[in-house]
Amino acid sequence: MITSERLTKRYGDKAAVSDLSFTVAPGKVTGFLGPNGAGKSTTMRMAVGLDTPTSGRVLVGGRRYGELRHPLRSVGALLDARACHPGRSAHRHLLGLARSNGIPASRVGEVLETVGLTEVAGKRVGSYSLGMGQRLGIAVALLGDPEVLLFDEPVNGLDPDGVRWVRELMRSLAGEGRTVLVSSHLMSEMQETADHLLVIGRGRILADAPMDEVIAGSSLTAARVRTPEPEALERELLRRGLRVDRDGGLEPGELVVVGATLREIGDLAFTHRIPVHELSMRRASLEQAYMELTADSVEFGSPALSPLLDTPTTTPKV
Ligand SMILES: Nc1ncnc2c1ncn2[C@@H]1O[C@H](COP(=O)(O)OP(=O)(O)OP(=O)(O)O)[C@@H](O)[C@H]1O
Repeated sequence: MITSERLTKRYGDKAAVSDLSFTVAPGKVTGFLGPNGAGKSTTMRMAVGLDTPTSGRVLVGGRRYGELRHPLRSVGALLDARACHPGRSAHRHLLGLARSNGIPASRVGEVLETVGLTEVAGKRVGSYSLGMGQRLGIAVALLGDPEVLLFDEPVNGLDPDGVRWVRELMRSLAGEGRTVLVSSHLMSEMQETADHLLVIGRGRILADAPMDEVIAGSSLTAARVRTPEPEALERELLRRGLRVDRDGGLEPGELVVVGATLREIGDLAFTHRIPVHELSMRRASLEQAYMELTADSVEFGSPALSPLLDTPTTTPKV
């Protein structure tokens, strides 16, 4: 379990993290999302003692990182995959960490096997590709067989096979009852991986809820109903305080209802003897829900593309 209590970090007059309180529960993958500069890495760095909070605290398994006798055996973290001497081999790097943390040397071979680096374990880390470096960073996190794992953008630089491997690894670590906190900007990947989401923007919490709840909260998640009596159904839905949409490309007799489950709509129609010919849910994607949530918190927004980019000025050569 990770517990953050009113965690705050200021750099000069800039608040990187402001009064963050949350709990990351074991047995689940918790996705840590937020725009660039939102404070995700700073929060993770404070959890593993690489940064000191200005105020508040963050506990791992009920303790501050500095109080842990063998930190790697309690919490493993992939924060910066390049934080490793380039002239050293992966095997030597892991062995050094194992020795200084009271971890048996036999564990080095195990984690190298888990991350698929056994064959290149004797090579200089400086010669590793981006993806191999990520795998080594994950091996370091797993080395102490810890209960709590933090991964800052673990799929960075991985090929599709590697991305799928990371997804399965996160899910199996959570399945073993561990606490897994993982940050990523890849929303479609996160939608496949995480059970719970912690979304922050400008150092503050925007959402702390199960994945399904975050998606259900999007205005783009809505039920579609087809009925021969749309007026009657609309009247009853509005009476319940639900949002009903009847325009915008809908066919006659079609309604879109926001904020209600299919069961509520079906039961309501049944109670009022309104026939329903079709009832289905249109779920927003995590990306759509995320964009709505963070719309006011994006610090480094992307400008609209210049018209030059979509109007070719030269004829492409064939
Ligand atoms: N050492 C530092 N000195 C000064 N400012 C810092 C430092 N580290 C982080 N910041 C600032 O704190 C804010 C939060 O940064 P952080 O790296 O935690 O965000 P993030 O959510 O991890 O972003 P990204 O998705 O881009 O990795 C940013 O405005 C950043 O510039």
